[in-house]
Amino acid sequence: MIEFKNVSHGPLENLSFKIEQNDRAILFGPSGAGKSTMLFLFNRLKDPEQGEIFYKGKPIEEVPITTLRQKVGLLLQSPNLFPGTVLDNLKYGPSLTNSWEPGAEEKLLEYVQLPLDIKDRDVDHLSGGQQQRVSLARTLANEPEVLLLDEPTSALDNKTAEDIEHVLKELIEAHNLTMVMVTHQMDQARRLGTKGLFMHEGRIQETGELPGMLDDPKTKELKEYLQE
Ligand SMILES: Nc1ncnc2c1ncn2[C@@H]1O[C@H](COP(=O)(O)OP(=O)(O)OP(=O)(O)O)[C@@H](O)[C@H]1O
Repeated sequence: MIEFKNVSHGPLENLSFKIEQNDRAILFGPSGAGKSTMLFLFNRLKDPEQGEIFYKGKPIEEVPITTLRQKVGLLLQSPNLFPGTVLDNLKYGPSLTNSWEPGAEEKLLEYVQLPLDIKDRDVDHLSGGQQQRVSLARTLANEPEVLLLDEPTSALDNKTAEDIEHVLKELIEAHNLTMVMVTHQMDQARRLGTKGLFMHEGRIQETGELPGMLDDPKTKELKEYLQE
């Protein structure tokens, strides 16, 4: 589905790997390893300095950027909503391609387990957990094929993080989404991931199935990381 061929950018050195359809890939590794940089290459928030990225077999830069950002949705650590109501935020992406269907908010809010009457509330007046759910619903409004998640629960308290993780898991399973998630929490990686990419100093040091690779690490670097 997405292929990196000899990609370098900033801290990343010569990365080559594939994310297949329905993979639930977890990018993990020490701080500064290049995980966020790598995630941002998937939807062209960054472009390779060297090498090539393919989306469904096509050079990624040939996919119109609006289409790419709809099909490859991104959810960040902290909600980044626009000023306005929940509904304004949900409509934003689809409106760019005239694909918003009136009433679509009902399903979207249901997906993220928020009550429908929240749609007219100002997003500034919502709790952090509610805002993160709205951010997720806004990403889903674009009907993404791939979901990029950059530590989506790390800014939330334990209970809220657990709820959002549960919502994510259900959505990914129900919609057969392909997922690429950065997380520092190995228990979360075990619960959500099927494939692990362990990053170390800008390289993919080790890959494998999850949770297996966490129980049987091969490289010294991964062993050390898991002991920290
Ligand atoms: N284009 C660039 N050129 C040089 N350095 C860069 C470039 N882009 C990012 N970096 C640096 O590379 C390092 C890794 O960044 P990145 O945020 O991708 O790591 P990370 O693994 O996500 O870390 P964390 O877990 O702390 O979020 C950072 O120190 C960043 O400043």
